Amino acid sequence: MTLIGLTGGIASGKSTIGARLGALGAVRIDADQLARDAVAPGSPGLGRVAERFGDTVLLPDGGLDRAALGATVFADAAALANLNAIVHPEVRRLSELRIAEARAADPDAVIVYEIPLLVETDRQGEWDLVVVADAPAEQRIERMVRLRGMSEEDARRRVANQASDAERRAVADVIIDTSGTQAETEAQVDALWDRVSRRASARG
Ligand SMILES: CC(C)(COP(=O)(O)OP(=O)(O)OC[C@H]1O[C@@H](n2cnc3c(N)ncnc32)[C@H](O)[C@@H]1O)[C@@H](O)C(=O)NCCC(=O)NCCS
Ligand SMILES: Nc1ncnc2c1ncn2[C@@H]1O[C@H](COP(=O)(O)OP(=O)(O)OP(=O)(O)O)[C@@H](O)[C@H]1O
Repeated sequence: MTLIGLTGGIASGKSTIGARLGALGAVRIDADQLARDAVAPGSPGLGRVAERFGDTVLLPDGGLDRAALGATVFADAAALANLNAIVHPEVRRLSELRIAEARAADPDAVIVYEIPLLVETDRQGEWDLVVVADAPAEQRIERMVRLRGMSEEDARRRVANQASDAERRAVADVIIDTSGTQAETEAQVDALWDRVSRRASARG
């Protein structure tokens, strides 16, 4: 098994890289999705979130109002720390489970775990390879505003609540420069895949 930890700031291109690696044959696991699973309707996690933040973060159908919770936590560091303390242990548990399942299904699998908060949650030591999607914060803010319809203020808040580009680069084994065209990003991913496949066949 080859275990890749794929990180990057918000809107840096992690999903684009993960999708390409998936098309080339990697098994994808996504921390953002696991964080959604951790607060699924009826889950203990969602109960704890409602206890801490009140019913205003719930939708009429009982699901999580992500926009309301996001507006609260990205403007208040203590609230964000409270949310992280509820969600992150479950994300860790689920990620370990999914990685073990993927390994059991195929001992030679290349697994790519997309984890926005690799540095922030101190998980840099757990991977065969740490890959960092890297584009300047200003460009990422512009993408969030233009492509996701976020206000500039919201985009800046999200960036401010994450590690810096320099902190992520410092833990990288491989940096994918995502500031150019999609084709340029994909060419770098294809080169990474060649390197990972060679490593796997040299071992096996
Ligand atoms: C606050 C929530 C409800 C907002 O939901 P929303 O649908 O708007 O955003 P989504 O979950 O799709 O996240 C988008 C991006 O925001 C950034 N982000 C999300 N959570 C955090 C966080 N706790 N700290 C810093 N950045 C974060 C990441 O870059 C992520 O890729 C949600 O982000 C959440 O529950 N966050 C806490 C769990 C978490 O840390 N998730 C990140 C991966 S473990
Ligand atoms: N060269 C590039 N490489 C990757 N993505 C790019 C590039 N140019 C533009 N984009 C766009 O930037 C956006 C961010 O990409 P993506 O969704 O892959 O980021 P992400 O890091 O997964 O985001 P999040 O942290 O919100 O989950 C996408 O809309 C993508 O199409």
